[in-house]
Amino acid sequence: MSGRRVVVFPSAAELGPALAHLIASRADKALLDHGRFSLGLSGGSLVSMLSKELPALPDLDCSHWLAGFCDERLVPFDDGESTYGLYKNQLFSKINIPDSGVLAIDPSLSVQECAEDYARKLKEAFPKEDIPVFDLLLLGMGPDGHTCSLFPDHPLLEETQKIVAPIGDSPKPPPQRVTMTFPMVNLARCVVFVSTGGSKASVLKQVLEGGEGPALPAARVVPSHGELFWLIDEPAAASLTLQVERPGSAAKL
Ligand SMILES: O=C1O[C@H](COP(=O)(O)O)[C@@H](O)[C@H](O)[C@H]1O
Repeated sequence: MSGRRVVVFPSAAELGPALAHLIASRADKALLDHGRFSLGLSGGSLVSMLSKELPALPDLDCSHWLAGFCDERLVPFDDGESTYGLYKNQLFSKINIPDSGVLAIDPSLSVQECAEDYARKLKEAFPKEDIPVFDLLLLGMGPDGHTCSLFPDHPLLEETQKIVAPIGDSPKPPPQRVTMTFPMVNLARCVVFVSTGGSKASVLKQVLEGGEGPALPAARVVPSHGELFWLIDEPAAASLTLQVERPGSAAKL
């Protein structure tokens, strides 16, 4: 790992543009290095932030982007819980990413088949790698410390073989989901957590500064060779005592 950076912004309004610039800079680098930028998206609060900030970037060219999903809920695309459905309506419709550049699940399958099918699509999209190495994964964290659909104390935390796993008993609805596993997440070239709001303050302290008991899922994201960023706002950072960066709104990360 190249070192974790915890970067605190006054509010989500200042964090959003810095996140968009970080994505654009990693995209430029990936396009120069290997002609494609692979981006893993998460759901929840990230959807509206990205849908506002990415289309606002001047000259954003997504024609060579590949977007996948760090996790997805097994519901039809027109269900309000579908992460793909939300991004399709709010983001993909505003940027020039080709349809072939979006790797979505097949929600008509059983959860087991859906995970296998999505893993196959990912492997086909990364034919040179045993385990797909994404240029950038964007992750959120729930108030229980979950990330992707990897929940505290769940057996999936110990998965070592599958790159994508089904989950049929998600404690957060909807219960059926598919999720990237740690072996794949921790191979990414860059992982960025985005966490905002006072409701995340106490779990953020536990994840970033440690606590009693087993490490929470978000704390187990430790890229083996890649960068790790935590982009948070002041309310989420309220309980932290560790050293953080406070770069201001024009930050380039
Ligand atoms: O259920 C989910 O929750 C997490 C966290 O969402 P947030 O709204 O608290 O940011 C999200 O990262 C994940 O993709 C989603 O399925």
